[in-house]
Amino acid sequence: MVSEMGASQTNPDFADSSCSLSVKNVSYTVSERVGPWWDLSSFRKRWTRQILNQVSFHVDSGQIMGILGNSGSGKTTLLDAIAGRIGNSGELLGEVFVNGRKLKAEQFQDCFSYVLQSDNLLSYLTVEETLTYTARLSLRKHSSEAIYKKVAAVMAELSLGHVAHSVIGGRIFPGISGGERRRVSIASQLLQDPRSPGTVDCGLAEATPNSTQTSNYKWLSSAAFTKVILLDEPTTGLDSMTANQIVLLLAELARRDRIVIVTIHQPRSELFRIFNRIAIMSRGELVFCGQPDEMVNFFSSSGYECPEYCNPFDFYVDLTSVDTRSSEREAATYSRMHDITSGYQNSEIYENMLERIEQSCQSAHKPMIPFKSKDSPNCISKLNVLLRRTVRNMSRDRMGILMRLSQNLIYGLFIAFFVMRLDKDVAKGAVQDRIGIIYQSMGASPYTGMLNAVALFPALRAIADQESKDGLYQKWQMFLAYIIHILPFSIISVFIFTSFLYWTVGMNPDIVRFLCFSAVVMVPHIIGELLTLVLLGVVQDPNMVNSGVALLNVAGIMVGSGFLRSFKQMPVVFQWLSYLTFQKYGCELLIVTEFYGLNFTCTPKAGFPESCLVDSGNIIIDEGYPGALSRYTEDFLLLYAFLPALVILGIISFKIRDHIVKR
Ligand SMILES: Nc1ncnc2c1ncn2[C@@H]1O[C@H](COP(=O)(O)OP(=O)(O)OP(=O)(O)O)[C@@H](O)[C@H]1O
Repeated sequence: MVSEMGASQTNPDFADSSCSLSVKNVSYTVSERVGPWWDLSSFRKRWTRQILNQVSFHVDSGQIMGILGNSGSGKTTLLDAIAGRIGNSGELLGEVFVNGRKLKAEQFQDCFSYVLQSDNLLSYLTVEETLTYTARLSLRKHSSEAIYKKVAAVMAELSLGHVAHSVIGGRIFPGISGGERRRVSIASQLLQDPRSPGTVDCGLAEATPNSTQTSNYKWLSSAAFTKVILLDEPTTGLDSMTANQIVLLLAELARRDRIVIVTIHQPRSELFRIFNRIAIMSRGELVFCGQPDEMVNFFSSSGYECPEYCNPFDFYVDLTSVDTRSSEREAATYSRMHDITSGYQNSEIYENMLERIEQSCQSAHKPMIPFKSKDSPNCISKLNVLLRRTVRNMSRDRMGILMRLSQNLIYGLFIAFFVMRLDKDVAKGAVQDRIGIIYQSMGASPYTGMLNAVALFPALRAIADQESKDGLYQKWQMFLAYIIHILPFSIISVFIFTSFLYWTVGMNPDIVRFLCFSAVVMVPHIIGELLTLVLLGVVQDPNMVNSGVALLNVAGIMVGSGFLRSFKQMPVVFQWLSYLTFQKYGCELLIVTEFYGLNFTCTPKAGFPESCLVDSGNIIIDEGYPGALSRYTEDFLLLYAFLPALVILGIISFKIRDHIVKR
């Protein structure tokens, strides 16, 4: 009976802050193609698949509910449906009530904290930094001291104090353990609470004699504002002891006036009585939902007594799962599952649950829905926090920084080694070598930018996907923070490259021309990175983005440079297309920068008097790029205009991403 009572009943201090969650007849259907695309006849046909079927349950604050079920039974989809994060590919029916009030579409995000199956955390930040940045992103009007206290309180609550200054770690370097990482993810969710420890009603705190306890209770009272926490398989991948600890911790969080709903695989049997409610799903149906004692009684009275020394979780899940190994087994196990579901729906447990849903919906005095984040910082502050977080994380990635700064230089070494020293003699390649260097500088620098974005951005994108669903910020803000943080790296990296290449091979020895050369080469490098980011907004697979940017770059240099085919010779359609390429403006600028006013010598080759027809760089400009000299400023402006244009495209692309990323 104790487990049936919410903390509001067990602890009078929480009486007026109790909360309830009711899920009523939630169904989700998707329409799928019957066969694969290569089997056209079945591909043309569609069938409707029921992922969730009329799921209803009710939970009160102070309770932890475990959702069990075999793989593919619909546990994650149910959490997504409750949290309002389900994709728009199917049809969702049913209602979700918090405190008896039906949630409107825009209220879901602010009502639930949702810890996903995978931890999306920045590898180079410490636990404390990770949580502090989350707090800064979600809380406004909080002094640094208040945020510090709040982070300390959450770390204490989740037993993270001992790893506060340890880095999270990643695939290539060690950090905190998997269980600790899970706890950091849970802590990040708890922090999205607008009230600070010092600003809450502390009746409970005053009643507590010990000062340390006082501050903790103050916090608990405020943390109770984060009412509903959904966790998708928080114990997956952890050893059984750590998994146990996580569940016990979640039960403790629930006891502090929260509702905790957790999907779980194979919990240990001693956790059976830890859960206040246990739900079993199979084929999208809620086969059973009730207290542990009710569960034992229900299955025993249905003729399925759990044998002694057998894990009840395993036993009941096996009993209700559909075995698809053969059609006979499938029919038999499906029929058993169906009988159990019908038995449950005709039971008193089910009736009581429906009654509680009705009671909470009809209650005349409905408390307000507890929202978690109504007090978030403004756009500029968020951008500022995101930028600082990104810079701090990236600045600790030694290899990443080295790669960024040296990749262009390494490429420059390669060119310099190949060309050695430019000659003034036309017969010795004075024109050809210079055009070659310009071609390589324009053509290759987008690739280095692209490589950076593909290597570094997808991890940030995954974090932005999750945090934007938590309502911390919008995806395009992370994109903007990323591009602001790359600018100094790009400038320094290109400058190192041009400083080395320009003077080593002996290009036009004039400081202003060198600066112009550097300023031009900088743009394709940044464009390469920006274009990759734009595509990463709408294309999930970085390899596809890689190929796309590479192809666009090849096409651009072919049409825009005028090196492969002169503009005069090109079909009109390509001439027009060339105006859309940044390579057109960049190559024209580099040609003028290098060739204008340059005089050549020539040692005629025997029998080839025409090998000395070109005696000055101006001829190259007039022949290949007529009027380029007068367009110099215009070309610069047009080249640089690609940068803001791509930033705008990126913002649009990440706004589109909001609609295409489902989970
Ligand atoms: N939008 C969708 N379109 C098609 N099928 C879907 C969609 N969403 C979920 N499904 C299918 O519904 C079933 C249930 O998926 P879900 O991820 O909810 O299962 P689960 O119980 O969480 O499984 P696991 O324990 O393995 O994570 C799966 O077969 C999945 O492929």
